[in-house]
Amino acid sequence: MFPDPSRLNIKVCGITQPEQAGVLFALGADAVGINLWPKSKRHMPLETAVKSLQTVAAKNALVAVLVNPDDALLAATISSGLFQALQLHGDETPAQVGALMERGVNVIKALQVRDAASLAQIGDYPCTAILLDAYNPGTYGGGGHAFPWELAVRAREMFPQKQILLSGGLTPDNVRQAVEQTHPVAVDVASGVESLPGSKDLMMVARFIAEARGE
Ligand SMILES: O=C(O)c1ccccc1N[C@@H]1O[C@H](COP(=O)(O)O)[C@@H](O)[C@H]1O
Repeated sequence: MFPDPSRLNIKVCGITQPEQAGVLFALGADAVGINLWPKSKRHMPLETAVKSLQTVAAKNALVAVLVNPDDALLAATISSGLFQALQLHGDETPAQVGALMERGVNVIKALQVRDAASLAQIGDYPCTAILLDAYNPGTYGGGGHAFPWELAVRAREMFPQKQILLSGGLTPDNVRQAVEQTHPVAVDVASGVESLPGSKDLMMVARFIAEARGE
């Protein structure tokens, strides 16, 4: 998914205005997430993405964010050819993820981290990468909550061969500390760089990227 895992990659997630995608890449994002889950405040219908993001997708990495997608949405998302990976935030099983991987689909499996015991499930998923998010019962993501980052450090120690993305409550103010402490392959941010849900504040995005990279 990330061609150079030795460098910090930055994913900005959940735009509702398609024209922001190109701007985010110009600002230095490595991937942009398109939230296809209809109940998200950051939902962009697949049809909109297909109509408006072909040119951007030809040169940049778009990631489809999904929560327990039904077969029709999953098939349409994959066959759109727009996305380099699916980021799954629901109750998808290791077997479902494995079946997608066998078809050559890159999967970033999101897991909510409640405590050290939550980390064991990382080993169950045959996926391209694991995204660690905060535990927030009854929600699937995008809540702006951080989890104790020492658990992300522990996850890397337990699964050194896994690509681990850090997310959950990251902002321009805390991302440097998060990167220095956890050394993830990538950081992912949704609410921490927004003026309104789905509308990225480009000044905040620029600052987030500079802070994340220590510039
Ligand atoms: O952003 C959403 O609305 C969302 C909904 C359902 C699943 C995932 C979602 N976003 C992802 O959640 C994490 C954390 O977001 P935040 O930075 O704490 O706001 C991130 O990976 C988003 O991609």
